[in-house]
Amino acid sequence: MGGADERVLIVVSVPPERDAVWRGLDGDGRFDVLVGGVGTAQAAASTTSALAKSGTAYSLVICMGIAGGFAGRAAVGSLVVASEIIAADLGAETPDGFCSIDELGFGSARVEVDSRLAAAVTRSIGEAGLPVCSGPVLTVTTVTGTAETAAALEARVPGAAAEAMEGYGVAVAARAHGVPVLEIRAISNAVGPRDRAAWRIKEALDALQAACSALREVVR
Ligand SMILES: O=C(O)c1cccc(C(=O)CC[C@H]2O[C@@H](n3cnc4c(=O)[nH]cnc43)[C@H](O)[C@@H]2O)c1
Repeated sequence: MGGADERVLIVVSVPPERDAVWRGLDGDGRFDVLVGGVGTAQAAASTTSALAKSGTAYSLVICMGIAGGFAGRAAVGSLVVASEIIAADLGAETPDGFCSIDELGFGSARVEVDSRLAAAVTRSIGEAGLPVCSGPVLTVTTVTGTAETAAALEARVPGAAAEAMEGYGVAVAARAHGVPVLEIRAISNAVGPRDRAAWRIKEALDALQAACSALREVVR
């Protein structure tokens, strides 16, 4: 990141995420924070419309929010910086298993992140003393609710660190505008059997806030 008039667009899903991000940014005027809605379609439409607004030149788009963490990869309260953003259920079910849109020949379910910036953000979050890892972040249409689905997703995307519902939409919109993208997630729950009472949303929002302070050190 460089020039003085460059701006960063952060897209979250819901107002509590926006509030946590704002607290972490501490009034830093280089960032705009957009509540883009839940799910890929809402997120893509909101991001596209923000990027298309004349007069705002964004040099980076970041999808942020809470997420589910895969066991052994990302614990509740920790942070994940996406190494890749993958629409994990975008494809076809066949008698031989899941077939991605890549295999079907309809484009790609994967969007690359700005890997240099992702590494710098991961380092900065780690240096701030926060638990963080880097790995593929899956975008799903349905929150995983069984151990079987969690295992299927891990088999489909080895090393998957987290799942959420917006990253791919935000990333496709950013790519269409030629703007680099990152996804940063704070883990509120484990991916697996549904137990909404076990979601640690406050802990995740606190982690999200802390990650934003670290982010300010990188985006200069
Ligand atoms: O109830 C609240 O206070 C509250 C505060 C902040 C966020 C929420 C949400 O429910 C946001 C929905 C959002 O969460 C992501 N998410 C979180 N865990 C998972 C998961 O295991 N699988 C998929 N998505 C997950 C997702 O991106 C949704 O947009 C509530």
